Amino acid sequence: MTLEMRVIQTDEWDVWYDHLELAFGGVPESPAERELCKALTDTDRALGVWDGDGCVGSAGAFSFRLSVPGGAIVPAAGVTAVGVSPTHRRRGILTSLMRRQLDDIRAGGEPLAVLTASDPAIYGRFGYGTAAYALAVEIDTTRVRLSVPPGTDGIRLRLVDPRKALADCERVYAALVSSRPGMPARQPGWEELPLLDAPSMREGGSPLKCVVAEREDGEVVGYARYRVKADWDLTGSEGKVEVSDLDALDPVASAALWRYLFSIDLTWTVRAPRRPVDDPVLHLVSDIRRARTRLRDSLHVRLVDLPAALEARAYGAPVDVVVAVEDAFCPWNEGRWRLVADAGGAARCTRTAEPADLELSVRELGSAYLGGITLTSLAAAGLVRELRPGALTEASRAFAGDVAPWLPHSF
Ligand SMILES: CC(=O)SCCNC(=O)CCNC(=O)[C@H](O)C(C)(C)COP(=O)(O)OP(=O)(O)OC[C@H]1O[C@@H](n2cnc3c(N)ncnc32)[C@H](O)[C@@H]1OP(=O)(O)O
Repeated sequence: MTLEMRVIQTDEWDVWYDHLELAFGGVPESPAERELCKALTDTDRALGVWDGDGCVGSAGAFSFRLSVPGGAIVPAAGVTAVGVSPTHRRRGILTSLMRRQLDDIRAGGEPLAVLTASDPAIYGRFGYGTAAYALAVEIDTTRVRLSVPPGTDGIRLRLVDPRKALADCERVYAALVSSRPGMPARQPGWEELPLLDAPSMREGGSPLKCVVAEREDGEVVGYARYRVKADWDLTGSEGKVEVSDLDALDPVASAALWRYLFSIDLTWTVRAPRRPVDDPVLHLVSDIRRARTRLRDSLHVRLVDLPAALEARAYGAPVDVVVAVEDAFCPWNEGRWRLVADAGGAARCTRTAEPADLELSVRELGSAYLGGITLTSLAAAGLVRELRPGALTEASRAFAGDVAPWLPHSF
């Protein structure tokens, strides 16, 4: 078997994408989803593995710009479209794709690679660590009451066509990006993603709806996109509200939007599958037990250029530590690095021969990078070793952030 790996030609996209769909089980996407994927694919970064004229392996990357702690927006390869044909699995094709891709990302100068995993067990071996979780909440709105902060009544809500409201919603999104690590700044074309509304995506729900929250002067300060699923039985309606997006610039807009979603007639449940783990709604509900929550991994981060990545973010407390890093897959990151930073100030990360204060793998640095997973908790799991007393607390406080990292959409 002779396999060839190369960047695809533009006219090979359909064959490449057909292969990817097959690797995911062969259920075709809606024409609208496929068209958007095609428009967003950067073919210069789309790798295909060919067996004769058949595509048997794929991996791609989006050129993201991602927010990191401190508010900087950092270039990051958004790894996507990874698939190996069922006929060619477990022969090292994924490994060779990851090898080529990380070498390309390094050569292109992006300090980070990020992804969402179909299966969280796949990417740790390539140096990715889970850096952000998503919270799925399902709230019984017949039993749970929402207490809202003063001023919520001053917010006006308007139901608008999602496309017509797009420019206002995008302004809100853009204003939030640097305040929450893990959010990709919107790249051209990506604003279409949250508007996708193929009937196959509705699962029996209504077309996508959009409600915007306005201040008295008419400025849009928040929005929610959602579907209503009617569900009638002998007792009446047990409808559900499925929230796909909710973004707000202040507490009253956020509360007003949640209150609206809680009170839609003929619905009993609000479900939001992808919320930040520190979503304010968790503090507003009267009964957290009936706001059932489930945590899942969301954004996985890989430091490709370790010193550039560590210098790109800010730190919440002063730090001066030497970390001994293990990185078998990207050996240019291996070794001892000294990280020095003041709280909120510029950081310096340089190679050093000084003795190490902490020992960890690049995966754990990826996990801690966005500030949501502490080095202390990783050490408690035996994944970070403290070699100088006090170094763990010092580094953990510096890496930790006030705002939970969050990826608002899949890719
Ligand atoms: C960012 C994204 O796009 S996520 C989407 C990933 N794609 C999918 O899930 C689609 C369905 N699955 C597939 O296409 C393939 O099975 C892949 C891509 C997950 C793996 O491809 P393969 O070519 O079989 O992987 P490869 O042979 O290089 O295996 C590398 C290692 O990963 C392990 N591995 C592969 N798949 C998995 C998995 N799903 N879970 C855990 N370990 C895995 C292998 O056992 C192997 O381990 P080893 O080095 O200790 O022997």
